[in-house]
Amino acid sequence: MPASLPEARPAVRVRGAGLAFGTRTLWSGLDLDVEPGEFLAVLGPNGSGKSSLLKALLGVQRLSEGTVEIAGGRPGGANRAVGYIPQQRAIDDSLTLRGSDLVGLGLDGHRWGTGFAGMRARKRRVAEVIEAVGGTRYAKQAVGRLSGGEQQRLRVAQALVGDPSVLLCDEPLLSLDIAHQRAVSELIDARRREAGTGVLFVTHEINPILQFVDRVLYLVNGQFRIGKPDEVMTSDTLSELYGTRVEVLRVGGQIHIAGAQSALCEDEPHHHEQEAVS
Ligand SMILES: Nc1ncnc2c1ncn2[C@@H]1O[C@H](COP(=O)(O)OP(=O)(O)OP(=O)(O)O)[C@@H](O)[C@H]1O
Repeated sequence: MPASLPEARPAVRVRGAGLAFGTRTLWSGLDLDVEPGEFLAVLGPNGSGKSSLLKALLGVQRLSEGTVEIAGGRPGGANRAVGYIPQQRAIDDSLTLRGSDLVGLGLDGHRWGTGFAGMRARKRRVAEVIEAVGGTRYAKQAVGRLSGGEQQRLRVAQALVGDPSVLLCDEPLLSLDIAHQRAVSELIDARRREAGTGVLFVTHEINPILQFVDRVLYLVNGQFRIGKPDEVMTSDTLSELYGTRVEVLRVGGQIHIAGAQSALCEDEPHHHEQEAVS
């Protein structure tokens, strides 16, 4: 974490939070502070409620119990202090929107003012952040024609352009090759180091970001553990969470988990027919 933090308030504060759909509880009793500049990995099997946690922080998913605070306020609304990288969906290749326009969509209109000066300032900011993600070469091209990795860099730029104090990332490395995985995670790491942005990073795979992670929130079957990777990613802790013997192996600086998949009846389909109860 950076030595001098821009503010003392946590980037994210979660108190007694729970989320249930019908009789199924995804998680409950969740207390969590993410500090400015902290990098928190949110891990867990399919359907454990990782994306739903981000949605609760965005204010698009109502909690069943408890409260969340993000960037010093309530979630939702036009809170531009929050950057969001949604789960990657392929952009239709007929989309003719230019990369720079996609990034510009992340800007808060009134903060930059109207008129020519405002427009110039917006353009400068967009160009600056595109440069920071290494996207200048293709920013004028139609987004639909860009590669998955190029599109993902622009999505990161879109999330950063509003200068967020919290960054919510939902599987941002999905379907990227190793070089792009590294590039995108380094961009996110640089942001939190340079600007003190708190990062919540949902992922299935900790290894590509292991070197950046301060703490882990691991969700399984309504249970969770929070702690440093060395505390949470152990055979004993994960066996307890999964309710069966799971072996965590450390090989060449990477973490491999054996047995976790077979411990879960993961053939259940994901249902969306019920709304949150509150
Ligand atoms: N609005 C809703 N109504 C009912 N069930 C829902 C709703 N939203 C999510 N769910 C269910 O809650 C569970 C958790 O979903 P969520 O997307 O948060 O999981 P996840 O951990 O991000 O999973 P994955 O790793 O597969 O992306 C899933 O079983 C999903 O079907």
